[in-house]
Amino acid sequence: MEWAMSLLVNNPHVIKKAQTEIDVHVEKGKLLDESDINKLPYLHCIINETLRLYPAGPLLVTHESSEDCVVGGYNIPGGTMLLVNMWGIQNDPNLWDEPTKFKPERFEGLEGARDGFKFMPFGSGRRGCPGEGLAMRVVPLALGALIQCFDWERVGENLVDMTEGVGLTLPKAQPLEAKCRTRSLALDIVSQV
Ligand code: HEM
Repeated sequence: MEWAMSLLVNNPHVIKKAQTEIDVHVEKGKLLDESDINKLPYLHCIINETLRLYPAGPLLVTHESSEDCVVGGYNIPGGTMLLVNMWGIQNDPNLWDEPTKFKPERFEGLEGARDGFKFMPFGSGRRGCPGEGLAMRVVPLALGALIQCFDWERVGENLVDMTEGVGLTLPKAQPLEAKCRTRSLALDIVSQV
């Protein structure tokens, strides 16, 4: 959520596009709810693009090969501890056009949650994240509500600092600070919460 909001505050045109999508598809005067999520593909693009650039598990979790295998031409003995550099794959210039750019549109038209094995923010297979379904319901609701109800701006002239901190779950080095103002369209919604 913090990475997504930071990217949005640095890219006001993306917030505007997401607000328009919400205003068109969610009943006027109603806070978006679970029944609206499937009508908001651009919101999903924003979440996917955030998880591509800043995966919460950049190395997934450690895995162990259950038997001898060959990966990319390398012989891996059974019982080897394996780390998948998901951050590296999701930011690889051989796989992604302008990988360092925040372009939610790159996910437009993606059916389902994955794009082969080049986008796996929740890992994959039997040890993939069991919370994926929950996360992909809760995050659109929370992020969507922040976009629907408020206009967001940077605190000063500088862009939000996107430096990555140290840690297994890719924290931000500097916490996000931003200004928000209730949108006139959402005054009723916010006053009822
Ligand atoms: C945006 C939110 C989340 C992201 C990006 C995320 C990402 C991940 C990733 C990358 C893994 C490692 C998968 C692998 O190595 O293949 C993982 C594992 C796991 N996640 Fe999540 N997760 C999220 C939310 C959640 C939630 C909401 C829950 C629980 C309610 C959860 C529970 C777990 C558990 C228990 C594992 C370990 C699974 C295992 O080792 O078998 N996660 N998650």
